[in-house]
This record gives sequence, structure tokens and C-alpha cells, in this order.
Amino acid sequence: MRERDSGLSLFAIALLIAVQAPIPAIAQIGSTAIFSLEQVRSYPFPNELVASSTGARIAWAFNEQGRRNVWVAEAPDWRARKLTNYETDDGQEISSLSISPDGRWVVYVRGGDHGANWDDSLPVNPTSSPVPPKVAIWSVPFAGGEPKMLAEGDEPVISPRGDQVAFVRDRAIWVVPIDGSAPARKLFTARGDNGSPVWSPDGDRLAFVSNRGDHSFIGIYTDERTPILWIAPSTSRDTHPRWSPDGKRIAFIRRPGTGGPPEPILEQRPNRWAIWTADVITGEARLLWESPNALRGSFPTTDGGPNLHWAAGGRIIFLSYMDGWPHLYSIPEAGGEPLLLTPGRYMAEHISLTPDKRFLVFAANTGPDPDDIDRRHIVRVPVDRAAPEVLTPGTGLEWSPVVTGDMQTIALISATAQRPPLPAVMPFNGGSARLLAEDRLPQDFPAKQLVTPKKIVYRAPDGLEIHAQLFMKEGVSGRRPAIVYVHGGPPRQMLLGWHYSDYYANAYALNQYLASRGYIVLSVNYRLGIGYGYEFHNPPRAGSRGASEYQDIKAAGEYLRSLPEVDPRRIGIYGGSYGGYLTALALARDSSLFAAGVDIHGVHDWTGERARPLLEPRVEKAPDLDEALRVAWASSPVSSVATWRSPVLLIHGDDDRNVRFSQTVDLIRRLEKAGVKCEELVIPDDTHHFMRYANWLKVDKATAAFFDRVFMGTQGGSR
Ligand SMILES: CSCC[C@H](NC=O)C(=O)N[C@@H](C)C(=O)O
Repeated sequence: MRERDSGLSLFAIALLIAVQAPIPAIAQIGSTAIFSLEQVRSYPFPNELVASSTGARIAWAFNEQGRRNVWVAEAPDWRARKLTNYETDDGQEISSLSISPDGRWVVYVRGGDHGANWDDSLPVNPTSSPVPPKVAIWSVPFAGGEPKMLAEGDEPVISPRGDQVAFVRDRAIWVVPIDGSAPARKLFTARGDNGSPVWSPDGDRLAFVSNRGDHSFIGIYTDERTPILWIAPSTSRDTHPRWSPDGKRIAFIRRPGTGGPPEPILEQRPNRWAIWTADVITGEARLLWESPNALRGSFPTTDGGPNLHWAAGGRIIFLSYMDGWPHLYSIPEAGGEPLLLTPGRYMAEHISLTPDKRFLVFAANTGPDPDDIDRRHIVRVPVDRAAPEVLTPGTGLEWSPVVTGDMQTIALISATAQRPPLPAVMPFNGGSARLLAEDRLPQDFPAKQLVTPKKIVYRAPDGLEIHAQLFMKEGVSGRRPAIVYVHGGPPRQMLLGWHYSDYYANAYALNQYLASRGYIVLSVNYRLGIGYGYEFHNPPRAGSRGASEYQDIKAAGEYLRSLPEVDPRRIGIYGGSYGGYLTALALARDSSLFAAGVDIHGVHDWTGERARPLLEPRVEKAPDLDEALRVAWASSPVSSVATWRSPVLLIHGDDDRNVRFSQTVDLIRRLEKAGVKCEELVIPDDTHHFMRYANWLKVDKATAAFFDRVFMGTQGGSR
């Protein structure tokens, strides 16, 4: 990590902080860690949990200190079994995991960074290998054996017959035998960017989306002798094709095509959408439902978007925010009023339809405990009755439920405030969950040393209720340094336990590590986040439109300053991505409150990011373009460098495909000119999500060591 020689050393700054006006005994921390970062980061992180559509087989991906592998289990013993043998921390993620309908094959994609906002000409290559790895589709027998690379490509979907895999490569749809017995072949050639393949229930046809820039069609491929059937082609953007169980019809989402006069940038407007159904022989379609012309009716942007499913009993399922919460609805395929299946002040997330298409299972921040709003539990609801049932109440957290083909078992991922996430199974009709692969949690994982974060609610200056989690180790005397943690996204919610995202599980681990060393940590669920309703998730004048969410961050610092346990001169802040943006904004605007910060791949100049579409050479400009650019600049940390005083560590991977690396290069130049003490840690060739475990460790250690240096005056790194 390089220290920019633009001012006092961090040690001198620490000395300055320590010798100011006398404060009751200042707790000495930092050197008394009771566990190492390696220990608290040694958990195996599970994701991609799937079940076979027949029988009782499940599969998931485990990331064990960077070694990502496919694991499986099956009834009745549910013994966890490792199916692949990738043994290096090479940053190659596993995604699009699926099991063939007959349960015989597991298919997955290896490589890439599927959380990226844009792609690069070169594949993700965080080990800087001279020969970059490929994004490729693999299959392996569920019973075990050598994985076989089927083809370079992505978005694999196994045919209902279980014999072949459709996938996307070079803006086209290809197929390949699931056993790799023959090379892949392009299924057809069509104009546009063709993707999102969905097999018909009998496996004879394939629905897909043909993206043509400002509009898109739904197409039906039958065979090489039959012309592609375009479903009700229009100037709209048609997406999300879903087959009816009998394979005779398709439901899809229709939104207006992009075009028309530029809309005002600073105003919030409804983003309208509709559900249509079509006959797959004639291609004729009709409107089934259209969203209300209100902000809450906008196309949903939470997990799974519209979550469109064609369920049993002629019901079509979708998700909408129209009652103020991301809720599930059911509408007769013939039309009519949508039935609200999940009433209540909570969000439905990680939604899946059961194999018999009669129930939905999902994760929700609801349950008998008022603190459940900051947790997740598994809920089940029939597709035709508003009778949701919380199946996993308690102080644990559960998510990503899937039901096995025999309808007997729900597989899920379970965690607590102390125990990291693990796959689990429970009876579909309710009962206790049984953990799988517990032995993969290292013996020396410090579960018992982790604090239980406490739910804190405070009010922002404009009165909005803000939830946060306070990590405070007991038994530390004297005033201590405190740190505000700011999540990214921003549509995210930090929880009263381990998080379901690998990015935020890492943040949870680091917050626990900092707390174990005596820091008081406050993780803030600021507006723009999810879990607290539509208006909280979509506040006016936020981000580049005025940074209204910043008041929640400043209020978090003021909340910490009000605590008797906190040394008001040693309040820090850190966060990644959007959290890095708000960290930089806090240091730029309020260095008197925030004495130091760590900004991980943050956005620092909205005009640079946002200006691109705004500055396109167009005769027609948005009516409020000049005002929007002024506001975007004022909402950017770079516009407040003149008042930036506190030391900062800036961290960025230079193959970042979510926030341009240039955002940090530019800010450092500005801070140097302004004489602000800044350090930098650059991770070459890794992305926004630090695909390598070794790089996460480097980032976490640098973050903790930086705060130790500034607040403790320790010269060394953290343990
Ligand atoms: C224009 S800000 C981009 C922030 C970024 N969002 C998506 O790329 C981000 O916060 N990423 C991670 C951390 C996340 O999505 O949670």
C-alpha cells in the first residue's frame, strides 16, 4: 500500500488525536485481537443452491478461501459431497448451476464476474495469467466423475429431456449435448442480440429474447426448417418469456421501447410495464395486466425483478411494489384482478415456484419478532390464496429456498449472528432445518467470539427512520474509536447476522473483526436501500440527483458521537462501491466528524459517470440538463475536496467493471493537490467483487491496519 507524501504521517495524526483535550481513559485496542482476519474469513460461502425438478437432489457452490467447487446432496441421508476439484484461489466464479430434470447431470458456468455492469474484451483474469481463462459451460455426472467443458458460453439451460443444453455465445443461441459427446452448434441465426433461452415444457421449442437496441422481440424457435415465430412484434421491449404448463402459450413482460423526447433527469417518473400472454402457434398476444401509472407501480428492481411464473390452476404470478412493498400477486391467465398473496410490511425476495407449481417459497424480512425486519426467514404461500406462512421463525436468518422434485423437502441457506451461512434441508410441511456440510467450517472458526449485532433505529434530520446494526464488544473500558460501515448497491440491506451476498458476508466478517479489536461499528441501512418499502428504496433527490441519503450517514456519525463509550475524536467510516462514494462524501464534507476513512472502489464524480448519456451530442437535451449536471457535480465528493481534511485509504481493483478505476485515479490526483493525506491500495486485474480470496484478505487487512494506524498509532499491520 502506497502512502502519498502529501502531509503529516498517519502516526503523527494519531498522536494529534490522542493528545488533544483530555478524555477519560482511552481504551487501548487493536493489539488485543482475539482472532485473526484469516480465521473470521475462513468460512465456506454457499450460493447457487438448486434442486432437481424430479426426485430429491440438490446442488450448491461453495467458495472456500477462494477455492470454488460444486457440492451435492440427496435424500435420505443428505450427505454433502464435493463434485468438482478446483483447488486454487484463481478467481473463477461458479454460476448458473442447474441439475438435469432426471437428476443425472449437474451443469454450471465457470469464469467471469456476473455481478459486473459491463463486460470487457478480455475475460476476468485476477491471477494475471498470461493465458486468460475462459467463461465456459461444464457438466459433471451427479453421481461423480470428471467435469467436462461443453463449450465457451454463458446462460446455460438444460432441456426438459435432459439430453442437451442451450446457451448463449456471441449474441446467439447455441446447443450442445449435455455429456459433451459432440461439439456445440449455433441453433439459428437471427438479427439482434439473442439470449434468455427458455425451453418449452416438452423440449421441442425454445423461446428467447431478441434484443434489437431500442426494442426487443420474443421469438419461438422450432427447428431449422420452420421460420422463427415472432410474438406480437412491436416497438416495445418484450422480455421474460414464460411457457404455460401445457406449452401452448407464453407470458411475457412488455415495456415501452427506448426513444421519444428526453425526460427531465431530476424528476421521478413511473417506469411502466405490463404482462401479456400469447398463443405460440399464431403469435397473437393480448394484454393481461398493466402496472398502475404511479411511482410504486414502476417495474420492480428488487431480486428477480417481475418474478414472472406460470403456475398451476391457470394462475400467473408476478411481483410488484404497487402496494409499497415487493409483494407477490396471482392473476388468472384469462385475466381479472390480481390477488395479493403476501400482504404485510415486508419484502419478498429469492422467490421460487415449487415443482408442482402450486406454491411459492421465498425469503422475507418478516416473522413474529419485530427485529425480523432486519433478518430473513423462509415463507411459503399457495399460488391462489393469500395465506403466507413463516416456516423458519427465530433469531437465525434463512434465504434462497428451493423445493425438491418430490415436493418433500425445502433446501435453503441458513445462518445466525455467529454461525456463517450453510446449506440446510427441512420438511416441505415445516419443521426444523438440518444443516449440511457443517464440517466445512474450520475448527478454529471463532463463532463463539463473534458479537450479536444489536438493532438500532435513529431518525435522520428529515425525520426518516433509519435502521442500523451496532457491533459492540462487552468488557472494554474507556472511550473507544468507532466506525460507520456503509454498504454499497445501493439497493441492499445489511442484517442482524451473516449476509446472503458474498460481498456483504465479507463486510460482516470485517465488522466482527473490528469489533473484536474493541472498535464500535455501526452498519447503516441508509435510504436507497431495500427492506423498508418503496419510498425508502426510491427517495427523491438521491445519489447524483442531490445525495439526500448522505444525511443518514452523517446522522450515523452523530449517533456514535453521542455514545458514552465512543471517543468523539476517533470516528471513522468505510464502505465499498456506493458505500465508497458515501465514505468519500463524508470525509469531503464532514472531516470534523469523520476523522479517517477507507473508500473501496467508490464513485467520486457523478458527472464523469453520468455525463456520458447526458453529454451525447444531441440537438434535443433533457429540459433540466444544466441543472442536473450542476446537482450531479455538487453531489460528487470531488466537488468538496477543498473541505476534505481527514486521512483516507483508497482501494480499487483496476479491472473494475462496475465503477471505473479512473474514479480513484482522478480523486487521488485531486487529494494530492489539496494536500490531503491519502494512501492507496491498487489490486491489478481484479474486479469490483475481488474475485480472489487473497485480494479480499489484502483489502480487509489494509482497512483494519489503516484504522489501527490512525486511531491507535500502531505502525504494524493488523494481525
Ligand atoms: C453507480 S454506483 C455503483 C455501485 C455498485 N453497484 C453496482 O455495480 C455497487 O455498490 N456494487 C456492489 C458493492 C453492490 O452491488 O452491492
